[in-house]
Order: sequence, then structure tokens, then C-alpha cells
Amino acid sequence: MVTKTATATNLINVFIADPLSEDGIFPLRQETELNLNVVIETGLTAEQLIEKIEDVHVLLVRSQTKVTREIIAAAKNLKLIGRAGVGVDNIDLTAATEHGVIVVNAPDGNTNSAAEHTIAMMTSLARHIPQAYNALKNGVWDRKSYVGVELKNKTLGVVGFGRIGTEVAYRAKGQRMNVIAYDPFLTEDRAKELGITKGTVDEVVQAADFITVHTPLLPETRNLINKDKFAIMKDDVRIINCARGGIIDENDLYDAIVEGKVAGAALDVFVEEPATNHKLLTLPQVIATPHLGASTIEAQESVAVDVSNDIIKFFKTGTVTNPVNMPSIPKELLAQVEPFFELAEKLGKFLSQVTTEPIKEINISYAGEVANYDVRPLTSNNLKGLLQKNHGEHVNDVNARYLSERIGIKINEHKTTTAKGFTNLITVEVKTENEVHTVAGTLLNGLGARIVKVENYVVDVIPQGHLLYIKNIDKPGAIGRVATKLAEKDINIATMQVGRDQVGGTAIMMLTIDNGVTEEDLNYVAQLENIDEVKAITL
Ligand SMILES: NC(=O)c1ccc[n+]([C@@H]2O[C@H](COP(=O)([O-])OP(=O)(O)OC[C@H]3O[C@@H](n4cnc5c(N)ncnc54)[C@H](O)[C@@H]3O)[C@@H](O)[C@H]2O)c1
Ligand SMILES: O=C(O)[C@H](O)COP(=O)(O)O
Repeated sequence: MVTKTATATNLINVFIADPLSEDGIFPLRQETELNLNVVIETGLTAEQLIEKIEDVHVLLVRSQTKVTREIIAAAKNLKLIGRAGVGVDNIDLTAATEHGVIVVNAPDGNTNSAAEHTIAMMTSLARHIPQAYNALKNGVWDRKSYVGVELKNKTLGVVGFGRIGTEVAYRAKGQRMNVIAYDPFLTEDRAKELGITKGTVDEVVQAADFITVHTPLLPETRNLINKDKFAIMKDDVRIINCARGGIIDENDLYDAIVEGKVAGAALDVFVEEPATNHKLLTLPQVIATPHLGASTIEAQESVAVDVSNDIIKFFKTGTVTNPVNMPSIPKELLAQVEPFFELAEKLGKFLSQVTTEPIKEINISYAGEVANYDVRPLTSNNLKGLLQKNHGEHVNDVNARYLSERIGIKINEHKTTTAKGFTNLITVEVKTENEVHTVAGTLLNGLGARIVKVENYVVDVIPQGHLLYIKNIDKPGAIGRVATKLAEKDINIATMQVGRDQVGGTAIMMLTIDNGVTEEDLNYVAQLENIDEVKAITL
């Protein structure tokens, strides 16, 4: 994806609000091309952060700092929020998107650590290691109370089979456990390949001796494991949550333990953190760690390196590797799609300058090879071009779709593999109360972008610099008179394209000119006989 960049000479204020690995932020420290000013201040209250955030361009956090709508609104210069980790439930993504702030995370860097921690918690739970350790440290040699259970031949139920869930399953299989998993994206083939069983949530929780959750915290996953699910579980089931507080209903878990349905729980995460005074912690069957899943030297270095590199990439190229609030384009596709970003934006810009009324509907058609790609980022760029005239710098490809929809523009995307003589063709039509305008563009092999159609006329115009778009009656002399008038105003024509619907009918002239023109220049040309309309367009 492509979004707005700051120029390399600008000072870029990077504010680190949670403790990050110093080795991990080394890429930021050693960056010389960008003028980065890295400030670290952790443990701030929301009010303190709001006071400091106005000039911040990049906010870097882990899970402690809650990046709320208020904080985002106060961060007038914010371009990017970096999450050095996976979960982004501490960031108001809607607010970030509305403000055109891109959010990036580090989805791979702590997978291994989180999976290892999950296995450590499961083993500790099975063998009462924390409780026995505590007793012994207090001088009690008690072997009777801490008889555990084996993992071998037990069934592990995994809810959420993404990166961490999958890694946990590999390790559980190494412990000779059977694994049953639920994930909306888990296919039968993939399950077979991994030697696990695929089930529904209910099948998973019914079959399991141990249940571990590895989904993100989303509206759909909040309290996913609740009293209804506990009711269908095996007696003496053991529960592990190293994902997010709130995926398991804490009150229902408490009751299920007290009632003797659940033999124990291992928790790394809580709804409210820090959770120093939680009722679950009063139960001897509950073992816990203070959100340590990703707290290894390796994971912390890795996630901080990943977000640091994305920050640098963003300010240098306008692209990022791990966007959260935008569709991401696989690396292998990016090179193919990237040239279309600018074309899509220029087509939007073009239409914003020929349209005189508020736009109600936009129809974007992608034809040819480009139709094989995820075209949403192209549409965002097109909308950005379309809205910039009225929204200026406030619109970027993060918020362009949101802003368009907010002002009531209906957006329709169409794809077709046939492109009528072009390898690729992007056609954009905008409708207002009384107007319909169309422009189409293509990328010519080796020659760059071209506008190839304006309204119903075939043209061949480089979408760059200053253009004059003139509508006239197809009568002899019109072209000559326009050229003369422009010459009188010292306006030099670089190229000229003409088109008409029929002999003597409506015609257009598309001129590229060396400099911009004034309103007075336009009126001067518009007064000519047989000239209907004259518009200046800057691309
Ligand atoms: N304790 C820690 O320190 C720690 C460390 C890393 C990650 N995490 C948490 O673990 C979560 C998972 O991390 P990951 O790297 O595996 O993420 P991931 O995106 O690779 O996997 C999440 C999986 O959950 C699945 N999912 C989404 N909705 C679901 C639903 N309703 N039911 C079942 N599955 C659903 C998704 O399809 C996806 O496969 C993170 O979102 C984060 O909150 C915690
Ligand atoms: O979502 C994550 O990546 C983990 O919960 C880690 O959170 P942390 O960065 O606060 O350790």
C-alpha cells in the first residue's frame, strides 16, 4: 500500500510510550537519511500523553498504553502508530483510520515466545508447579497435594488456529497430545497435513482435556468461552489463556472452578491489567503470570526491529510491511500493483477538477490484469485524489474510503478481465445530481501512465502537469482560435489532443500547457465562438 510520506528533511518525532528493547529500536537509532527524533517516556497517564503528543509523528506502544480516540485526536501530526507486538485491541483502530493514521504491528516477532509460554503454562498447570514451588519456598514439603496429570494422550483444544495456535499445536503433538482445533480459516486439508482434528468451537471444547485460546480480542471473540461452553466441557478440564483477557468470561470461569467443573486455569492475561487484585487469583487452582507471553529477549528485540523497520520504510517509501488498518499487499504483488497507485490517484484528481457539484456516486472499473489484484488500495488512492481538492492534506489512503462514505458517496467497484485493447484499464465514473463524468487510464508498457478516455472521447494524454480541458462544437476554426487566444495570453501549448462524437457534433480538446492558468485566462478562451466549456486541470 502507499500512503503519504514526509520529506526526508522533515524532523520526525518518534514517541515511545511503552518499554521497548533498546536493541530492537537500533534501526531507528542508526537511521541517518531520515531526521528522526526518538523520545522514550513510559508509564504516562492518558492526560500526560495527550499533553505531549501534539507534535508526535509516530507513536510506538506495546499493550500497556491505551491509544484512545482522545489521544489520537490530540495528536495533530500523527502519521503512524506502531505496535511492537500482535494484539491491537489497545488501539482505537476506527479513530486511527478516521484520522488517516496508519497502524502497523509486528505479527511474527513474538509467535514463538507466546507459544512456548503457553506450553510452559499448560505444563505448570498440569503439575501444580507454581503451587508446589510456593509451598516449598515456605518450608512445606508436601508431595500429596500436588499430584498432577500427564499431557500424553490428553486432548488439547485450540480455539484460534493462527500463528500462535499452530505453534502451540506443533509443540503439543511433541508432548504426544491429540489436538483438536477451531478457526474459521482452518481447512480440512490443513488439519490433515498437521495431523490434528478440525472441529467447531463446541466440538473442540467438548472433546478437550486442556483448552487454550489464541484468537485476537474482537467483538466476536469477547466471552467466546462462557458458561454455556463450560457446561458442555468435560469434567476436570483445564483452561489456558495466553491470548487476551476477555476471550474467556472471567466470572464464568471463576464459577466453573468453584463449582468443580474446571480443575484449573493458567492465565497470562486479564480483562483489566495490571490485575493485582483479581478474584480469580484468590483461587488455588489458578496459576498466573503478568502478561509475559511475549516477554523474552528474542521476541522483544524482534518485534521492535520489525516496527522500527516499518517506520523507516513508511517515511522513505510510503509503504509498510505490516499494516493493520489497511489491506496489505503481498510482497510479490506489490511491485506489480504499485505503478497503478499513482494512476488511480490522478484519475481521481482529474475528476475532482471537472466536476462542479458534490459527488454522489463513483463507479470504478478495473479491467485486464489489474483486475486480478486486490484493488481496494487502488480505490483508496483514487478516492484520495478525488477528495484532496476539498479535504487537502487531511485525506490519505488510510481514511479516503471512510471520508468518502461519511460524506455520502456510494462507491462501486467492478472487475473484468477484458480491457478492450489495453492490457490494463482503470475507468472511473462519477455521478452528481446533474452531471456524469468519466475518465479512463492505463499504464503503457515502458511508456508510463496515460489517460486514454475522457467522457466518451478517446485521447492519449500523460496525466501530469497542467492541462486544459475544452468542450466545443465541432466547427472549422475552433482549434486555431483557441491556439491564438492562448498565444495572446502567453500560454504555451505542449501537446494537443482532439476528439469528437460525430462530424459537427460535440468535440473536446485536451491540451497540455507549460504553466498554470488564471480564471481570467479561462474566461478569455471561453468567450470564443463555439466553445462550451474550458477547465484547467492540474495533475
Ligand atoms: N500473552 C501474550 O503476551 C501474547 C503474545 C502474542 C499474542 N498474543 C495474543 O494472541 C493473539 C493471537 O496471536 P496470533 O499471532 O496467533 O494471531 P493470528 O492473527 O496469527 O491468529 C489469530 C487467529 O484467530 C482466528 N480467529 C479470529 N476470530 C476467531 C473466532 N471467532 N473463533 C476462532 N478463531 C478466530 C483467526 O482466524 C486467526 O487464525 C493476538 O491477537 C494477541 O492478542 C498474546
Ligand atoms: O499482543 C501481543 O503481542 C502480546 O500480548 C504482547 O504484549 P506486550 O507487547 O505488552 O508484551
